[in-house]
Amino acid sequence: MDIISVNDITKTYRQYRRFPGLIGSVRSLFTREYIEETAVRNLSFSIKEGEAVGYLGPNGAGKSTMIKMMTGILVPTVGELRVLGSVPHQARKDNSRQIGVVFGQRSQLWWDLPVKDSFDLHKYIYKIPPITFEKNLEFCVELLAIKDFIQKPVRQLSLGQRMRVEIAMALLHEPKILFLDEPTIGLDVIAKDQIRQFLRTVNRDKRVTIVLTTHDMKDIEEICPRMIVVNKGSVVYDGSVVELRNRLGNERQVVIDFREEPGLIDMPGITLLQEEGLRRTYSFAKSDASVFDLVSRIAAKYPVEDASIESADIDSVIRRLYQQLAEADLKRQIG
Ligand SMILES: Nc1ncnc2c1ncn2[C@@H]1O[C@H](COP(=O)(O)OP(=O)(O)OP(=O)(O)O)[C@@H](O)[C@H]1O
Repeated sequence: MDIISVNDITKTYRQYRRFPGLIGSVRSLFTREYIEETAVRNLSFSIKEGEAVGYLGPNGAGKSTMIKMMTGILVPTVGELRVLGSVPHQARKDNSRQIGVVFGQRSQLWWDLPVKDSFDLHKYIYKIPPITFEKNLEFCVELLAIKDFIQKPVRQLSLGQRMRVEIAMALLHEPKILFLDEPTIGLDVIAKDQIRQFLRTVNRDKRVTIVLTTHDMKDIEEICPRMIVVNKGSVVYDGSVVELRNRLGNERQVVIDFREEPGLIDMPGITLLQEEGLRRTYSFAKSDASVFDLVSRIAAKYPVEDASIESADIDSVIRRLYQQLAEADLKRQIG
């Protein structure tokens, strides 16, 4: 069953045009000119109950705008959007009981209150039955290791601790869908891991549908079997990380340790990525040359000590996708 269905949605922001300078400010008051910006353009996709979907795209691609529409904060300009069978902005109150929202850059907690008081207020506002509340609280406190700071005021928490609390709070009322906008932004590796593991458990064991935006491909690899990539408000990829890697990841990296300084290596089809002492990392397209052929050609001409071959990591796959999109844009503008 589709729990979210987005059908040809467009969102245009309309702003007053501001003229520069002091005279411009006065002019802005009397001349009401609008500038329109389309953040989401004819977008369609659907998400089934129990899925975990990563929603990504370059800066300004319209991700936050889409999350805000799905959570009922913003109203689409055109198109049909349904979340749990209702139109989100019309059923905001009912929907809010069935969805959980975490914005990495904005807190939903009571800054001066101890964490536990924020949880209790949430219980009161959402009218969570005591047994449900206690059960969910125990689950989150245990798996997110919140116990040590549950009596501390929120403002004293580290970013990693605060994010764990934000996620716990978003789940206390047992939502069917959890929306997360950049949940791991600014966190260290351990905190990121903890959150990723927890979200995987919540999705797998509690069957909570997850939609998350991120710039960190590891989040996608570890939490979301499916990813939707948007660019300039439109879907440019919808599928699995594995499929995308197969589509774009025909690039390999070869790391070569030289016995002595090799100088400039002139070999068609390879690109120098990194230089670190006597170690060089090159990329090459798998289709252009066989790995062994390439390494043996280099070893025949240069003093090679050791060599290893790696698949392109998912970050470089995404970088290539974004590069292709930027190049296609440029061509469109020129043509
Ligand atoms: N309230 C607003 N008023 C006017 N324009 C806006 C508003 N919010 C967003 N935009 C514009 O809409 C476009 C999409 O913004 P949005 O924040 O949805 O992108 P994003 O994909 O979440 O970006 P990022 O990865 O940088 O967070 C941007 O060009 C942005 O400037």
